[in-house]
Amino acid sequence: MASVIGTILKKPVKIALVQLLSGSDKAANLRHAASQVARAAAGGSKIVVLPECFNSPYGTVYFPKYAEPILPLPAVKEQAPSYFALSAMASENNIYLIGGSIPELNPSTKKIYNTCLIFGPDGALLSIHRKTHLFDVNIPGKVSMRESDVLSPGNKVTIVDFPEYGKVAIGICYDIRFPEIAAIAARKGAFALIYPGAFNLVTGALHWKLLAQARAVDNQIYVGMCSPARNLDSKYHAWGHSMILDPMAAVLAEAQEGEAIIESELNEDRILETRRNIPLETQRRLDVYPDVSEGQVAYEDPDLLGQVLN
Ligand SMILES: NC(=O)CC(=O)C(=O)O
Repeated sequence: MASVIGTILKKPVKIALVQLLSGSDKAANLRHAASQVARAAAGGSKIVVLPECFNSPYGTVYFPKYAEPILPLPAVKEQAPSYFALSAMASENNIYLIGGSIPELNPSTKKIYNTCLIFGPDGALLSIHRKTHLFDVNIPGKVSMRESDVLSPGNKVTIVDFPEYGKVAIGICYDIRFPEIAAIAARKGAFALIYPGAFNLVTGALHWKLLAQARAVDNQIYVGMCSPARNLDSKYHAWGHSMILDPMAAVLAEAQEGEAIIESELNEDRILETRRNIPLETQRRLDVYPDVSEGQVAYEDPDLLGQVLN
C-alpha cells in the first residue's frame, strides 16, 4: 500500500490565516492584505494564508474585470500588481505565503482562472494552484453560481514543498468537496491541507466545518480553511469562520465573520500520535478498492509545462 515514509513535518511551525475584509478597490485590497500579512508575520507565523479572491469581490461578473496575468509575467510590472505585491509580502516578512486566490488571465489563451500563488521567503513563486472544481451549483431560492460561465478549471493536484518544513497541499474552496485531492496529498506526505475559500451563508452554515473536519479525520493531517471576512456591502456574503484543525479534526482556532487573524502551531507529534492511535494507514484495504494516489495523477497543468516559476 502507499504509505508515508519518513518525516512529514521537519520542525514545528506557526501558521496564520488572515480573514481579510476586501472591497472593490484592488489597490486598496493589496495594501490592506500587505498590512495584515505583516501583522501575522510579526506574531511569529512562518506560513501565512490569505482568502479566496482577496483582491476582488467574489462573483462571475468580477473575474474578467479583475483578472491579471501571472505566467508569463508581463514586462510592465503594473499589469500584474497582485503577483508583485504577494512576492513582496513573502520576502519582506520572510515567510511562506499561500496567497489566497486572484482572478488570473492567461494572455495567450484568454482563459481566466481562479488561482492561488504560493511564494517562498525569498519572494520566489514556488507554485500555483488553479481552482480545479468550479462552483456550478443551484440551490433554488438560496444559492446559484456558475463559475464555469467565465472560469476555466485547473488540471492538477498541487502539493508544494516548503524545504524547511515539509509538503503542503492547496485546494480552493469547492475543491474541498472532492476528497480525492486530500487523500492523494496525505498519501504523498503532506502535513497540511490548505483551502482558501469563500463559502456562502447557506452552504457555509451546513458544510464548512463539516468538510474541514472530514478532510482532517480522513487524512489525519492539519487542515486550514481561510475565508474572506463577511462584507455586507458586497453582493456575495462570505461565511467567514476561517479555521485550523488538527489531525484528530479538533478545531484549534476559529474566526467569527469579521476580520481576524487566527494562528496555531503545527507539529509532527500530533500527526504521528493520531496515526499511531488510529492506524488507518496500515489498515487500508487496497486489495478491495483502488488507491487514488497511485497511477495517472496530474501534477502540472499542460499550459504550465516548461514555465520557470522562480
Ligand atoms: N464558493 C465555492 O467555491 C464553494 C462553496 O461555496 C460551496 O461549496 O458551498
